[in-house]
Amino acid sequence: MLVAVLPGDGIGPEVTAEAVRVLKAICGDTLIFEEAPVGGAAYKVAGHPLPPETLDVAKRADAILFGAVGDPDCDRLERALRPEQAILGLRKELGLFANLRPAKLFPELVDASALRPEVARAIDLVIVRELTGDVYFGTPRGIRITEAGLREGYDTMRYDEAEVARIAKVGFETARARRGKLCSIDKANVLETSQLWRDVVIETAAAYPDVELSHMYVDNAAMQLVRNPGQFDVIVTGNLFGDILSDQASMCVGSIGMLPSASLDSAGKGLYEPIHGSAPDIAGQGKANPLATILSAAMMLRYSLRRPAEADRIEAAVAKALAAGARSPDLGGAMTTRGMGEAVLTEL
Ligand SMILES: NC(=O)C1=CN([C@@H]2O[C@H](COP(=O)(O)OP(=O)(O)OC[C@H]3O[C@@H](n4cnc5c(N)ncnc54)[C@H](O)[C@@H]3O)[C@@H](O)[C@H]2O)C=CC1
Ligand SMILES: CC(C)CC(=O)C(=O)O
Ligand SMILES: [Mg+2]
Repeated sequence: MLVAVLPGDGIGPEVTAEAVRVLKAICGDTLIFEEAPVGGAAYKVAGHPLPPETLDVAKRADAILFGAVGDPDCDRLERALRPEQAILGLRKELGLFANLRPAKLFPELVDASALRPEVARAIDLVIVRELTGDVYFGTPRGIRITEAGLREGYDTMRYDEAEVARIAKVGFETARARRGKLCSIDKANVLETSQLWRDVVIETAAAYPDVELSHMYVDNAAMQLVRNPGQFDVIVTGNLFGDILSDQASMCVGSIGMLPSASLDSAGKGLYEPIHGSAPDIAGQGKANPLATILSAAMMLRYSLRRPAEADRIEAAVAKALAAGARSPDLGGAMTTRGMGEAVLTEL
């Protein structure tokens, strides 16, 4: 099977290198890897953050391992050429509308969590984030001059009912396979998109009488994630709210360097990436925690490559490495990115 490896910018290449080592160790010659530039790295060699050759590899592959994009050198480029457009473009082009972001505390990391131990220990949730709609993709958008001569920035938040229904189904199915609780997060007290979102989620619930559905406004949800995250089983939410809440959830389980993700289309093809970005502040220093990317590789084995036993083995090896004391700086230790990868390989 073919795995496209798109390392990207900043710490992306450092963390994907460790995940590829783990995949090679566990799958041997059964996986073929094809690497391609993306983001600022692609802009610098090909003049575009998502060159046609890179998109082609991604389309041909059975699964995609993605690092991160974002390069301060490219910050002043026009929007279409910015590195971040590459990941948005991949998600849209490949129809990767369902983003699963599991947050579960490894018991060994209870001290790294931003929460009190008894609160942190209860965390075992999945955020199901819609990934190809909302204000990240809505048009019109831009910066224009108003009649008063002022610059005005504007974006469009929009969802149609089909987009909401298909992600709601993923939320219900995910909840059904877990503890049977789904919390839909919106801002229906203010936003029309959220009012439609809530209506469609309620309509979708009719097919899932076994799932307990609740609704929460996003501001309250941000607070509840810190106060009592153990109340959540599965969260379903839009693109913007899911982006923000998942970074928050990561600190509840110890670090942004711990949260993996799967971005899936309707047929099970997926792109797998840590939830973090390119972290320019630590890039090139061997300080990045690769576990989120290694755990994303495990999700790839589970969801796209249909090798759940190997996925379990990687997750068990991560737990054992943490139990043996592997800690990168974000987890309060001094181990390098390579050292963390080695620690997982040792346990494998
Ligand atoms: N999917 C993607 O490719 C994403 C790209 N970005 C881009 O990344 C760039 C940097 O964005 P930021 O807002 O700084 O977010 P970020 O997630 O890159 O970094 C936020 C903070 O977390 C730390 N951090 C992130 N990953 C870490 C890891 N694996 N180990 C240890 N520490 C880690 C960083 O050092 C930084 O202090 C921007 O250009 C942004 O647009 C941001 C999020 C996702
Ligand atoms: C470039 C961003 C839209 C990506 C991001 O922050 C995310 O998907 O978590
Ligand atoms: Mg994000």
